[in-house]
Amino acid sequence: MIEFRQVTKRYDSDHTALRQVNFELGRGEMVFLTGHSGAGKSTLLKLIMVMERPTAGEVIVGGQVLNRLPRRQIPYVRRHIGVVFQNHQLLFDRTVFDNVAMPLEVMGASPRDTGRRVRAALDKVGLLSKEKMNPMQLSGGEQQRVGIARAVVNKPPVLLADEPTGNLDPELSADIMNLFGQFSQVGVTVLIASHDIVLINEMGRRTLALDHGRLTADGAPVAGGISGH
Ligand SMILES: Nc1ncnc2c1ncn2[C@@H]1O[C@H](COP(=O)(O)OP(=O)(O)OP(=O)(O)O)[C@@H](O)[C@H]1O
Repeated sequence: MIEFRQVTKRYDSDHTALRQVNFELGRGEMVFLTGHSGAGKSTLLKLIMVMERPTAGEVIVGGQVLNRLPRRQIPYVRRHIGVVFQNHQLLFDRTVFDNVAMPLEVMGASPRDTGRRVRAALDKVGLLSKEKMNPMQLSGGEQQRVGIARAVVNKPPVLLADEPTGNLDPELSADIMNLFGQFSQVGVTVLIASHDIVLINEMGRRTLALDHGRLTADGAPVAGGISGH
């Protein structure tokens, strides 16, 4: 579903964010992406979202080589990618329902379709009873779940998350991870960038580790590091 072939991203002569990165993620896989601050995690996610283009190599999502994608087609690719951020970027002047409906609004979905899909997404994250509330009235963990409902409302085959549990305590973080696990079980490819080594070890999933832009490990976490294939 996602493939990087010898991908290098250089912002300028002093900043090479990724160096010859290779990996492939299958349909329904849930994978972590880890590494020190500045290792290149956000850059890797931005290449998948076509917010940045590689300097060399190929980024392939859903069989499509993104390097050659004309600019006008970028919105269509983005519709297939749900994104969850640490600070969830909710609008506090809209209800929970309206926040989750935003991607559908952009796509021009009918009100009936929107209602059905927003409620299905809120149901999945356990917030159906709070659709009329303002996100400000919700806890941090609930706000993050609204962000996840918004990311999955149009059923994207790929879900990306950048430090999705950065502000949450361990218990809530585990809840959010279990939610991601449920999406992967129904075929969504989930890639989660995180610093949280304790949580990553607990999950025991495949983990890609970046170090100064190089992919230094790819495998399940083991004591003291991440194993190879
Ligand atoms: N727009 C940009 N212009 C120039 N350099 C950049 C740009 N964005 C990122 N970089 C550089 O690329 C490298 C990787 O940054 P990136 O944000 O991908 O790392 P990260 O692993 O996500 O870090 P963090 O965990 O702190 O968010 C860093 O050296 C950073 O300074």
